[in-house]
Amino acid sequence: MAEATERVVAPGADDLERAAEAALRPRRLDEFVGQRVVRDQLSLVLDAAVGRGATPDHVLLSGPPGLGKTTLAMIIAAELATSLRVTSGPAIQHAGDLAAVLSSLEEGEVLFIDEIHRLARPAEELLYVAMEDFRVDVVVGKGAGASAIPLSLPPFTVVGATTRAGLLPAPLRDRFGFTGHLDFYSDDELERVLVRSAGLLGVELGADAASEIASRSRGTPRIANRLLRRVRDWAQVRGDGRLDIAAARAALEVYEVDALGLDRLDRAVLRALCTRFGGGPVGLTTLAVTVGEEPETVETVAEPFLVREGLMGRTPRGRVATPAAWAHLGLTPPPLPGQLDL
Ligand SMILES: Nc1ncnc2c1ncn2[C@@H]1O[C@H](COP(=O)(O)OP(=O)(O)OP(=O)(O)O)[C@@H](O)[C@H]1O
Repeated sequence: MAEATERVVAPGADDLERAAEAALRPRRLDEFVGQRVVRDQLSLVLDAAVGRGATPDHVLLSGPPGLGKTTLAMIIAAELATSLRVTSGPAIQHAGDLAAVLSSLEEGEVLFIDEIHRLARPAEELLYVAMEDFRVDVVVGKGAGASAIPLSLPPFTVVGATTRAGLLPAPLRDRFGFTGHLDFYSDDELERVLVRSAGLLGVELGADAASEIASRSRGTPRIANRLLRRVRDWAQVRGDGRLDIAAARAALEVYEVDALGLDRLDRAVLRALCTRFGGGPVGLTTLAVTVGEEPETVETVAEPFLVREGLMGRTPRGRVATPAAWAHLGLTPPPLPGQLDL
């Protein structure tokens, strides 16, 4: 994802970053911070399956990027003492690609399908049957002479991850015996993620620095870990090596991440909305042109967090700034019509 390399607060990650993340991933369920409800439910599903000596139900994990879906898939395989096979919706172009993956699975393995909502329809249909009946129909020949040879599969567990559970067709959703929804993390939980990561990186992180970084991490462990690495760089190059509150503030200033976790683009959008359009409503395209970005970038990169933070609203007539947006930018909103001093 290009966005990830450009923005220190992007929720997604590219391959290079995923490699840096690998060292910080919790390996077992009891190391996984937060998400108490999902963790608790999942531990019951897994312990029961292990106790019965059977493979657990298929698991669907949904939630925004960077909250730990891939990490949980790895943990599930580790807790079941089996291996994890990884693929994704976009990587499977044809049903045959999925049939090849499924027919190579060994008994009890976990198959992780990231972005499962992006599977093509024929692959989806093949997956229902495989999940329910542990069977794939291998098509031999073409046209009128084609025939399907059923191939039975050993029992296995699918872990599907999606940022858009609503896009999964009901028949596929129904094949998952357990669905866990991951929510944004509280600041306290992010502090615990940061303290754990600092320990693994071998750096000392002050309690107030952890709290400062957590509060700017947009509820997302991936962003927290990324900001921690930037603060570590700053401390090493410009500071005395200590990750204290001064280092945290100075590094986050360099990366233009403010107290709420907004970056330059987020603030540019809000500022344009307030100062150029009197707080709106204004159409997305006009707003995007004003900040020199594509409408899609504003809509997918800046807007979700601004709306979530209650800084921007979406109305049928366009985007509006909320009172919190004016306050955050240190600006005074125009008086409401009834308050005009005529
Ligand atoms: N609960 C957690 N405790 C500690 N670290 C976490 C937790 N959740 C996520 N992380 C860390 O955040 C990073 C991103 O997590 P992960 O790759 O699992 O997210 P994801 O939801 O799969 O994201 P994507 O949808 O982009 O693939 C990892 O380095 C992981 O170590």
